[in-house]
Amino acid sequence: MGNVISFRDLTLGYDRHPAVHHLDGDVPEGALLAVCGPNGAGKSTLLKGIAGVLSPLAGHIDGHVPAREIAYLPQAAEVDRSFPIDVYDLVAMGLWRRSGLFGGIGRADRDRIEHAIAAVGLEGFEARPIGTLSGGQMQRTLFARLLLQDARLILLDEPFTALDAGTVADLTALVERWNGEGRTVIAVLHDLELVRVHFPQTLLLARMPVAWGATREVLTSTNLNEARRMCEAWDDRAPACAPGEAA
Ligand SMILES: Nc1ncnc2c1ncn2[C@@H]1O[C@H](COP(=O)(O)OP(=O)(O)OP(=O)(O)O)[C@@H](O)[C@H]1O
Repeated sequence: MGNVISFRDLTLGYDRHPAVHHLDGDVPEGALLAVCGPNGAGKSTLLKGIAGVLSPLAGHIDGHVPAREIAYLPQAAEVDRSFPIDVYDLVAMGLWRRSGLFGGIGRADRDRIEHAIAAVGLEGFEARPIGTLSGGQMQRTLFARLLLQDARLILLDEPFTALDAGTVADLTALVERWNGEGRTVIAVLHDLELVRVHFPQTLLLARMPVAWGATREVLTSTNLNEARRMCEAWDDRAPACAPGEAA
């Protein structure tokens, strides 16, 4: 199996100021990769770069899967809950790539939607406006939509933050199911115990990569202290350096 995504001396940032710097590496197809690091380490920025929401300031990201095969779940705070849509229709949006915006939804699609809603334990919530859902119910709804997207590469930004243990267990099981189906999952996570149990590979980021490899070798106290130190020492106003130049 090949790589789904490759980073080549990648710099991502905002207004010419780097937020992720000098990242090199490959994510093999079928990986279950956690991205960890302190607040402000550049984790969300990296996911945005992979999702194509943010263009590199320098270096590049070589994507080996078409954009329509990538599913991206942003942080809960970035999801607009005031949008007037109910659970059923939000989940059904997962089929858009297949059925098209104005394509009809047939019996088979309705079965898929109902199945996805049941798989996340939300039967009976179909007609609920998303603005009335609890945080955990909203996250289950978004996971049901991901189920229908049928993507090869799934990007999750802090998918389990502020969820109770039962919801985390249910959604983690879905992540493992996706991975078992051969899909690649990259998730930004703060719960290092959860990472140690469920994610075989970890990228530890502190604007620059601190370590990337087997989780047990990456999440050591030495590396975690180094990540904290690097983030604290980072100058947010520093400009992007020229390609190949070490900052
Ligand atoms: N839209 C933006 N405009 C300007 N700067 C931004 C923007 N988004 C993020 N940043 C900055 O980029 C840096 C990295 O932020 P990012 O959100 O990627 O970190 P993170 O590792 O995901 O943090 P956290 O764990 O707190 O969510 C931070 O200094 C942040 O202030």
